[in-house]
Amino acid sequence: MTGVRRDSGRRELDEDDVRARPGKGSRPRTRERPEHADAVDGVVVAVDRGRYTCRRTAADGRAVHPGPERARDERARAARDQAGALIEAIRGGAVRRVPVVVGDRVSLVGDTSGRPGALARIVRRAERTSVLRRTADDTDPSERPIVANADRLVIVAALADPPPRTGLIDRCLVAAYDGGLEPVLCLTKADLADDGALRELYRPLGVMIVTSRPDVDPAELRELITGRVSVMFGHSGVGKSTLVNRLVPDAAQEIGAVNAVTGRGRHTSSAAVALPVPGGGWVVDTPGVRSFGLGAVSLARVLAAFAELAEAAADCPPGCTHAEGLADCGLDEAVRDGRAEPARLASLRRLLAARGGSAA
Ligand SMILES: Nc1nc2c(ncn2[C@@H]2O[C@H](COP(=O)(O)OP(=O)(O)OP(=O)(O)O)[C@@H](O)[C@H]2O)c(=O)[nH]1
Ligand SMILES: [Zn+2]
Repeated sequence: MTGVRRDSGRRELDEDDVRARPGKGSRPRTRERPEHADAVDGVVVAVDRGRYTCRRTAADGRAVHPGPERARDERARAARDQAGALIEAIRGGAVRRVPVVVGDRVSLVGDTSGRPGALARIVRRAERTSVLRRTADDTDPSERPIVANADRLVIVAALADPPPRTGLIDRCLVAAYDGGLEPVLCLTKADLADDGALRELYRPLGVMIVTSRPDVDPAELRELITGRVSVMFGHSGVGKSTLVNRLVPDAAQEIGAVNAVTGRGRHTSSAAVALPVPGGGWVVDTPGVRSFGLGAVSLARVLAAFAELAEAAADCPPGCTHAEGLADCGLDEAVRDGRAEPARLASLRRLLAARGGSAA
């Protein structure tokens, strides 16, 4: 499944998670690990076969955008080497068995120069605020984390060519609600088809909806992702890469730089890559998918995204699945006496159905 697990206490992180000191700094306590006092902070921007490409971050953890001038200006390049340099690393020491994915904040030691051939070691992974996961399919027991520390899931769907698949959108929404990630629905190719029907379908959920088309600047989406960590997710061919290139004007160079570090050319199509957003934050481009495997998604967490219905569920008999046609489901009662909109209940039920069977 994909779930974004918030570190709010309402959901446990995977048991491998390092229990680290919370807070903005990601350096180990010098007292505990004096040998790593000189570690530098970074964010994992790409992962490939045990190699982690990290981008050095400023001391406060902020992404440092290298800027388009980096190749021309020696001073800018020097500044980038300080903060913003790409560092190739392997997991070492205490984190050898700790899962590390794109978006993880790490501490690096060893050769952190970022020079060609240099290899650093990750000695610490900061506590995660969220983990976006999915499985290959619904029966796949192994949840694969894809991105850590993201706060928005941008569900990219084309209005035409390929036609929108509401089943996939619904499943992405379930994953977002399940983990506490804020979903944004981005409808692309608005030059080809009208967005009215989809807006109507998703309006009851209160989800943020933006559209994009080639002749209009994606200003609204840019605003939504600036200063945050956003994951772009969608079916192949919906226009994700086109959108990323407009949001991160030097995305192609960035991906090229990442590939140059890893010495491989597969990142664009086969794995997630985190790109620094010019105005701050990160956007994680993910490969196009056909489906979205959901594992054990919690009914309660999806329900929690519908505040008034979650409240009404207090009147349900224990173990109620809230399915349509049950005699004593409190959600129907809430709609009957005007405490909830019928369209909201219908939307919730559609999502619960999209999520599959289990009532856990
Ligand atoms: N008409 C129209 N075409 C678009 C728009 N956005 C993207 N396209 C076209 O749609 C095709 C697919 O776009 P991509 O950006 O490669 O799609 P993607 O989602 O990144 O696809 P994957 O890399 O397979 O995941 C390209 O031919 C784009 O030129 C749009 O807003 N309108
Ligand atoms: Zn019920």
